[in-house]
Amino acid sequence: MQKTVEKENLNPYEIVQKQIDTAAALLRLPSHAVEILKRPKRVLAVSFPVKMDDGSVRVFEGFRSQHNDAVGPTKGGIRFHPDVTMDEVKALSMWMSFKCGVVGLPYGGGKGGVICDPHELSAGELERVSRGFMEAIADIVGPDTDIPAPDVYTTPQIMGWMMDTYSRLKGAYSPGVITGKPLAVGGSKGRNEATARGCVFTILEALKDSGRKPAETTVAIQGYGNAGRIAARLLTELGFRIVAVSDSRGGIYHGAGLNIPKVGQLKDTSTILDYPGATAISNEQLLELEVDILIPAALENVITAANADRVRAKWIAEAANGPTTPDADAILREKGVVVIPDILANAGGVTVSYFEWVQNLMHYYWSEQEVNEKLQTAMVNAYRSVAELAEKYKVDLRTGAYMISLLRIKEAMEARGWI
Ligand SMILES: NC(=O)C1=CN([C@@H]2O[C@H](COP(=O)(O)OP(=O)(O)OC[C@H]3O[C@@H](n4cnc5c(N)ncnc54)[C@H](OP(=O)(O)O)[C@@H]3O)[C@@H](O)[C@H]2O)C=CC1
Ligand SMILES: O=C(O)CCC(=O)C(=O)O
Repeated sequence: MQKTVEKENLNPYEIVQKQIDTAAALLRLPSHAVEILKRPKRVLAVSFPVKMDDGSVRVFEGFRSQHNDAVGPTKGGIRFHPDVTMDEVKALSMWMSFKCGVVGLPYGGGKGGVICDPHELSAGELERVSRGFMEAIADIVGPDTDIPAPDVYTTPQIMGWMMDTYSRLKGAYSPGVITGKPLAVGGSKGRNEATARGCVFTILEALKDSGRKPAETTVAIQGYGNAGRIAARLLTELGFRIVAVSDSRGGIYHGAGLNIPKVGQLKDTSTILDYPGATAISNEQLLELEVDILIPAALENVITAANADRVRAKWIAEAANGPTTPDADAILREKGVVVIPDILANAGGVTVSYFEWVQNLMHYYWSEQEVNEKLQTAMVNAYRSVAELAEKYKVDLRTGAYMISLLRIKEAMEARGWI
């Protein structure tokens, strides 16, 4: 008789609820606290018209989810992508709460998304979509309520337009409403590199435990945007050997190590696939390469029950949000693969966003060195607290990270008299 294999649930909202249940059970959290944390406090669905260059009008749809504001205002990026769904945005907002909790930032989680493909929009259309979305959500965001930032396919320029739209609507210059802005309008030095830099700090901490040196270590990176591309640069500067990278069009592999400045030049002028002498690989193949460190830095659900047993990396540093499913986590744990979870590995971005917001509120700006030092302290402390708790409870780093966060949010909810 043929064995029926249950199909894995890839809905990110249900995945994050499962992750909460796992950590909450270990902590014996009261069920009413868990029930609050398993759903966002508020989700706004919007549609807004945008005049296209050809004179037509297109209606765009988007979402903003605010998960939990017990600790402080909600915070998290805005994604422009054709596959955005409300459940994805809800999940991303929940991961933001737990990410802020891991680092101890005074924020809850938020996230936004617009269903669109920015590659198909002209610069003018992109600006009108950005301004249209900010106008649609302006009533629920603000420097003291919910502070957006960049995420997939959104940029500092888009943050600048959104800040301008919000400031015009409110009749007051409000740089603190959004982070990841250009430096000229209150952006923070170091924010652009922060997600990758934070991820690198967690990798260095993880390797420290192993005694392994960068020069002996190979890396494959999926996604070559803000997180992936800058991680490749920073790791190269530290002496790591980047043997494979990819973007939405596919990947390249070169066992002797890729010349990362050359890859960057190709990315800017043609495609990374033109790299001379490299073997073309698919995004699926990249995940299964025999490397020391795998960095998923693109989208969710790339390491699942279907391929986790073929992953050969020793460490996975999740620069992306939600790249690994719970079933894959179990398989990786069994194989002894160390997963530095998204809510820890990519927390550098929101950490420097927090620094940007603080600088905006103070009207006083820090040097890049100050920002990077504060980021290093925050990331190293976060990694060590998570590793310590994980060791104490004999759980993986993801569960340890959730436990730290759940406790912090629960404590805030108690202090406010919600539970
Ligand atoms: N930006 C930030 O501050 C933070 C980002 N993150 C997370 O990091 C991840 C990447 O975000 P970010 O770097 O900002 O986004 P970017 O838009 O800067 O880059 C996304 C990259 O992913 C690639 N990509 C898109 N689809 C696929 C695919 N199906 N397979 C492989 N690669 C693909 C894109 O390819 P192409 O270049 O061809 O379009 C691009 O190189 C996301 O999960 C995001 O949520 C987490 C914390 C903070
Ligand atoms: O910088 C921020 O506020 C949030 C970045 C983000 O969206 C994320 O960490 O996933």
